[in-house]
Amino acid sequence: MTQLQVAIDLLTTEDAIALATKVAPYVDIIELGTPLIKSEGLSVITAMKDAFPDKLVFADFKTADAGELEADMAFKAGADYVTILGSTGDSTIAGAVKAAKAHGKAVVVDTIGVQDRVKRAQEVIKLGAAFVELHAGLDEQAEDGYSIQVLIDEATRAGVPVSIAGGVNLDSIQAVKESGAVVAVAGGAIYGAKDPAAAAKALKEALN
Ligand SMILES: O=C([C@H](O)CO)[C@H](O)[C@H](O)COP(=O)(O)O
Repeated sequence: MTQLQVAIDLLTTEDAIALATKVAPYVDIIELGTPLIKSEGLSVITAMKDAFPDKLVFADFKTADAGELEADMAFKAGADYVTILGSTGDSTIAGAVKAAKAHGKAVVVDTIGVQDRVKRAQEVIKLGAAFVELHAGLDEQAEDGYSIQVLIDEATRAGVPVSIAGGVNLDSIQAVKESGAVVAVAGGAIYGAKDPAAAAKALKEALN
């Protein structure tokens, strides 16, 4: 079954915990977005894991260097997953995987900015990534002509475990599920909704 990941791109620990409190019953993975971690530091990871010990906490570091060191920092703070950029060298990903194995946790490779996402996904799974995020970031989504369909098509032919992130919402969730993605990531569709709990519930129900 496709898991639901809420991406929290808010800027304070207080707001992030308040949102997570509303949506936790409907999500499998709680992602602390890169801007949130940059704003609040590692303490937001610890606070979220302490508040939701039964949820998988995803630290969206988007690490580009010092893979082992940065992944170790995330896991020590309480993360279950950390992201490493797919555009970086194999040694950075391998280093993060080494840290993940030491902690019994996992690395997710984020393909933001990668030209051939499917090829890179297949390569980094061999390095030990748990799954690969086929990702169009917030800036790419704002570009003219962006469609999540490109990520959905890539997921169907990836042949390795992938998540999809890039404007997942109620209109696209069924296609995301049918693509075989192991995780659907929804940020704005949940934290930007009038009723985030209802939005998360509807997305979760579509995945069941
Ligand atoms: O990872 C993300 C982005 O780079 C900012 O941190 C988003 O959390 C991810 O794109 C999912 O959010 P939505 O696109 O708003 O669903």
